[in-house]
Amino acid sequence: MKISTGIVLSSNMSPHPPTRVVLLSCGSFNPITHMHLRMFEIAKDYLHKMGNCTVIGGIISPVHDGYGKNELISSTHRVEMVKLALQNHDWVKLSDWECRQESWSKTKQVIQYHQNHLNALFNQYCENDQCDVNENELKWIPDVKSDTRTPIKVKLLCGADLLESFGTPGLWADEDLEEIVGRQGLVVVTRMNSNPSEFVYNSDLLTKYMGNIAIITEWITNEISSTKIRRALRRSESVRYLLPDKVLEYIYKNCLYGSQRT
Ligand SMILES: Nc1ncnc2c1ncn2[C@@H]1O[C@H](COP(=O)(O)OP(=O)(O)OP(=O)(O)O)[C@@H](O)[C@H]1O
Ligand SMILES: NC(=O)c1ccc[n+]([C@@H]2O[C@H](COP(=O)(O)O)[C@@H](O)[C@H]2O)c1
Ligand SMILES: [Zn+2]
Repeated sequence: MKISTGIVLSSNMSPHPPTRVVLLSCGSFNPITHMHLRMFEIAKDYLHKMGNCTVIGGIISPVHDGYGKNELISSTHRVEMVKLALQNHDWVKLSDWECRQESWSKTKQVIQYHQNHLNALFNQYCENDQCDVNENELKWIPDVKSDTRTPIKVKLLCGADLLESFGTPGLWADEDLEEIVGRQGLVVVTRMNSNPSEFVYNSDLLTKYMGNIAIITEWITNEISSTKIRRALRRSESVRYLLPDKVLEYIYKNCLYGSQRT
């Protein structure tokens, strides 16, 4: 039996509105570099070209000091540097929520917090006829006024090395990965010496959810890394043009990473 729904779809129409996505980048940002900022641009372009979601904003969430990674400087400085880097950014904002917690939070919790928080803000915004003070909390989202009712999905934006850390024994719980990859979704940018497609192929769990993993080849390759920037600073070598000038100014002013003005 053929049931007619009465809905006529042309070849480029979808029955669902595009998913509204906020990209969340979690990491040390020790310090933030131009590549951290580039990742958002690369990911947004790619996802829009794929056509099934709209990236409405991005969030950078520096990790809590309790993460205890080697050479990790205080979150007070790391947060301040992200703030400076995003000063004039039109769609990505800093979240210091992670740093303000009592201890390190698992990434699953960080994603969940931001998704719940954003959806709650949008709900209030709709209920209050879109003119409430909450507008202030949402004003970093450029298109805040359009389509405020489709729920927001927070996807984890990362480099291929973070994806590959999923294979480090004991570092990520399978149930967390089920949640992060299976329910939320992952956006991975390629990085030198990594092969994210092969990594996904080798993992049963990731293969199960490969429809939720966007792997984006960055053709304009560069290997800026915070490690290399810290190393150069220690050696009094120039790191200009690898990170925002204001961030570099802050590093010199506070003599971070053993730096001396070059
Ligand atoms: N050059 C790059 N290409 C692709 N992804 C990157 C690049 N630099 C950083 N990332 C990604 O940005 C996120 C935050 O990274 P992180 O703060 O660890 O930067 P990093 O440069 O890798 O620093 P470190 O050298 O201290 O580990 C991670 O998902 C990481 O994979
Ligand atoms: N189980 C987990 O949720 C888990 C494990 C390891 C790292 N992480 C996160 O991944 C990011 C890794 O950052 P780095 O690449 O700077 O080490 C951090 O935000 C950290 O909190 C999460
Ligand atoms: Zn790293």
